[in-house]
Amino acid sequence: MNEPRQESPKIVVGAAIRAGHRILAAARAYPPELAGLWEFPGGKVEPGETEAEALVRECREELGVEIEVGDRVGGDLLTGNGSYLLRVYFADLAEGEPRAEEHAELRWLAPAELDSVPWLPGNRPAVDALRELLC
Ligand SMILES: Nc1nc2c([nH]c(=O)n2[C@H]2C[C@H](O)[C@@H](COP(=O)(O)OP(=O)(O)OP(=O)(O)O)O2)c(=O)[nH]1
Repeated sequence: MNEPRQESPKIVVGAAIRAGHRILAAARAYPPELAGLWEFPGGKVEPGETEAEALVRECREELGVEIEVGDRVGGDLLTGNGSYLLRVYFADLAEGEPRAEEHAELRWLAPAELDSVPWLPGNRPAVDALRELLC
């Protein structure tokens, strides 16, 4: 009898883009069950791509900017019912001003404002780690 195959979680990377003390947060526009919840710009790492390359590609596609990827923020986070392993990295803008090409809204949040938006549930520990690092 065949055992059901246990898929390992896909790696999703998120960019905590900083400008001074503020961090860029983005409201999802889709899918409907995630729309209106806030996240770090980013997405799934494609085969053959490093995590930094995926972040650069996603920020180009989603925000129209070039970034430089920095240090990790917090640890690995299982999210999406165990389907994804979220890894968040600091990033700095290298070129361009972020535009919401795929998101419903973008907002620069000061450390004291990090709780002012409803984050995707799996992002909570990353947001807490971010607050510690920024304060
Ligand atoms: N980008 C991003 N995704 C996140 C975060 N937190 C979190 O749980 N996720 C989840 C939401 C999605 O179910 C999953 C994949 O993210 P995504 O939909 O942005 O990935 P993608 O751009 O590669 O996807 P696609 O629509 O092109 O297929 O990761 C986060 O901070 N940023």
